[in-house]
Amino acid sequence: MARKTTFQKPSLIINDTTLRDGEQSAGVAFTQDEKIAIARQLWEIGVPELEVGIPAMGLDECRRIGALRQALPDATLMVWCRMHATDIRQAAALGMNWVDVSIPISEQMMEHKLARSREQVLTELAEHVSLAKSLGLKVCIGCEDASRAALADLRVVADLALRTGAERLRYADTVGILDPFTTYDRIRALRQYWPLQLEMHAHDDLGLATANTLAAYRAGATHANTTVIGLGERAGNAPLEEVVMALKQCFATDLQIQSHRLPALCDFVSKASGRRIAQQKPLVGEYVFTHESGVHVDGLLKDKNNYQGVDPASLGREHKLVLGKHSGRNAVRSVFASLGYQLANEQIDLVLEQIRHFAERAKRNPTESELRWVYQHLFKSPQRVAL
Ligand SMILES: CC(=O)SCCNC(=O)CCNC(=O)[C@H](O)C(C)(C)COP(=O)(O)OP(=O)(O)OC[C@H]1O[C@@H](n2cnc3c(N)ncnc32)[C@H](O)[C@@H]1OP(=O)(O)O
Ligand SMILES: O=C(O)CCC(=O)C(=O)O
Repeated sequence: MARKTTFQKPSLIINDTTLRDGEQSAGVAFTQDEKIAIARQLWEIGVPELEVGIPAMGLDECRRIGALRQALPDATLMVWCRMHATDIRQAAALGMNWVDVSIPISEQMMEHKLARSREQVLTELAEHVSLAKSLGLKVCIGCEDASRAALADLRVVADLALRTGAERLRYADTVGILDPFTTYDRIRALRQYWPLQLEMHAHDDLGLATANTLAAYRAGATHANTTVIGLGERAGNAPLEEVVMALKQCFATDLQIQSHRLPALCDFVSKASGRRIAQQKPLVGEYVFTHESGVHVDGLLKDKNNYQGVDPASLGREHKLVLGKHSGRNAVRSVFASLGYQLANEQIDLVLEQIRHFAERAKRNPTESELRWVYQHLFKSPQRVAL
């Protein structure tokens, strides 16, 4: 059952960056076909914007981005660019709708990465935004390392953005240090002097990327970056599937994304990236709708709302009830009944004992055929054999 708050706000627009920041995960490299297939699925399930790559990576990557553009002529596509004229011209030549012109904005990165004065860098930024505008591109200024930057410095960039015609600011928690409370305060503060589109780019180093994305939305962000299964630099970005489902569940904000298709998309991206989905990964992990504990299974059997927060059906999934060390009698009765065996109470106790021993030894739940075997050997065989 969705827990609705009184919070009312226009919907958030997802800019999914699986094909840019997601692919920056160490060792991940999508082929052209994979890039197109991922983009197509994202587009088809209703993700409105995609950040699809980095033209500066060279001719091969530009060809992939160009092919993607041709495959999805109506999709809203963005690429990431440095403050380099060649990158921006390339973005326009590739038919992109948006360009993210990135400026490392913290003192740390100005001094120790770009090694140029702030004045110099801001002049360059203004030139490159103007260039992008003259080429017909929409511009998002990517404020890299915004979470370690002074608010006053972000304000200067916001003023520059208004002067030069940039439509959006991206607030990047590049090193993943924010918590939801600070995120809320920072985005709210930025909102006081930036009236246009504001995009949150969260990293998951502390496991807070989804929470920070929600906090940013609540504080006034209009856009958010996500990646499928949370791919991205280091611990990755805010997972698309989590942001979509959490917005629905926590704020009753429906992004009109076909959530029942998310598990298949996650599976596809997992295979293409070579990154396995953890069994307990929220929403798409193999075991997140599987129940073993007696009290929980009993509750679910009586009414699934007893133990259902997220409805698995919204993801095209269903609850699975299994038997194991923590099972109770009602679970044993029900699971065996579903196999066609009606057990008496004393039989249930015998079965439970066997299952507990099995789980301890095997470190897993018994399969259906193993349960049938238990039944046969406990109640149909002349000699009892332990599972
Ligand atoms: C936070 C982020 O995720 S930003 C996106 C980062 N993504 C990637 O790095 C993946 C793809 N990267 C690449 O293929 C390459 O790094 C390229 C093509 C971008 C650049 O390659 P190279 O020219 O060989 O430079 P290299 O990667 O060694 O160093 C980065 C250079 O870009 C500069 N740079 C970094 N950010 C910016 C920026 N926003 N605008 C302009 N220059 C920048 C650095 O200062 C450094 O310049 P320097 O060589 O004068 O010191
Ligand atoms: O420059 C930007 O757009 C932000 C880039 C990014 O991926 C980050 O800072 O984590």
